[in-house]
Formats: sequence, C-alpha cells, structure tokens
Amino acid sequence: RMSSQENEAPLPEGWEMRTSRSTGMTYFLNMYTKKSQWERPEAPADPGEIRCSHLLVKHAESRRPSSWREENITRSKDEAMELLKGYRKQIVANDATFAELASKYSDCSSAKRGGDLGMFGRGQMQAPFEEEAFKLKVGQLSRPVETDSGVHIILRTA
Ligand SMILES: O=C(O)CN(Cc1ccccc1)C(=O)c1nc(-c2ccccc2)[nH]c1C(=O)O
Repeated sequence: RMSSQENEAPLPEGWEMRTSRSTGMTYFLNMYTKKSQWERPEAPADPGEIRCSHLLVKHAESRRPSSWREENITRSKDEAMELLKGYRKQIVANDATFAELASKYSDCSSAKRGGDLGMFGRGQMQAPFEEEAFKLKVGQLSRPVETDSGVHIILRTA
C-alpha cells in the first residue's frame, strides 16, 4: 500500500522529498538553497539568488534623469513606456537580441554588459523590480516594470 505522501500531486519546481534517517519522517528540501522543511510546499522553491539582464528607459520623472546615453533626459514616462514596448516587440519577434538593444538603448550603466546585472538575492533591488524578476522563469522576459529609476524590461538568465 503506497503511503499517502508518495501518490499525491507532484512537488512544485525546485523541491525534493526526503526521508529523515533518524526519525523516518518525510521532509522537503529546497534544491536551490538546500533548506529543508516539514510542510509539503505549495509553491516553486525560492531560488535564493537569480541572474537577470534589464533594459532601463529613463524619463523626466526618473530619480536621476541622466545616463551614459543622454546628459539630460526629458522624455515623458509615456514616451519611455512606448519606446520600451517597441524594444520588447523586436525581441519577441527575434528582430534583435535583448543584449543588442540593451547595449544600445538602456539608460543603465549595465548597458555596457548587454544589460547583465549578475546574480542577486532578495533585498538588493528596488521592490517592484525584485517582485517582477523573482516571478520570472529562466529565459522569460518581463512586461514593463516601473521603479524610481525609470521603466524596465527584465530578462531572467539564471
Ligand atoms: O535611481 C537613482 O537615483 C539613480 N540610479 C541608481 C543607480 C545609479 C548608478 C548605478 C546603479 C544604480 C539609477 O538611475 C539607476 N538605477 C539603475 C537600476 C535600477 C534597477 C535595477 C538595476 C539598475 N541603474 C541606474 C543607472 O543610472 O545606471
């Protein structure tokens, strides 16, 4: 007779079921952070750290409306959003790569690295940026996200 644990729904992504050697009790292991818990997880395991690239378009209301591209950025937030949607369309249509467009058009200093921000954990980026980035699956492109810096699209790379 299979115990109830084994034949329940499959575990969410990133989790594994383990049996405690000392007590024989079943517990659950987050394969990214190696943290364990007794409760059966309901959501994919938090990856701890992720890697993203982003394309930032600043506007007149950005906290620092200046960048390597443009000394004094005067476009409106709406114009920035329209530009960003155009870049997103080109990427989705495979007319250009994320890195090509970020290196040409991103108002972030990461433009020099094709928009790559490296690995980061929670608590490092502005909240709206973090929230959207941690929702993405690897390879997924975000919708436009607004932060105090401007408007972004985010690509999760790891
Ligand atoms: O928001 C501000 O007051 C000024 N900043 C913050 C900043 C400035 C230089 C380097 C990194 C971050 C930016 O506007 C900014 N934010 C970012 C940013 C925002 C979210 C995720 C990653 C980068 N890049 C930049 C940049 O100039 O290069």
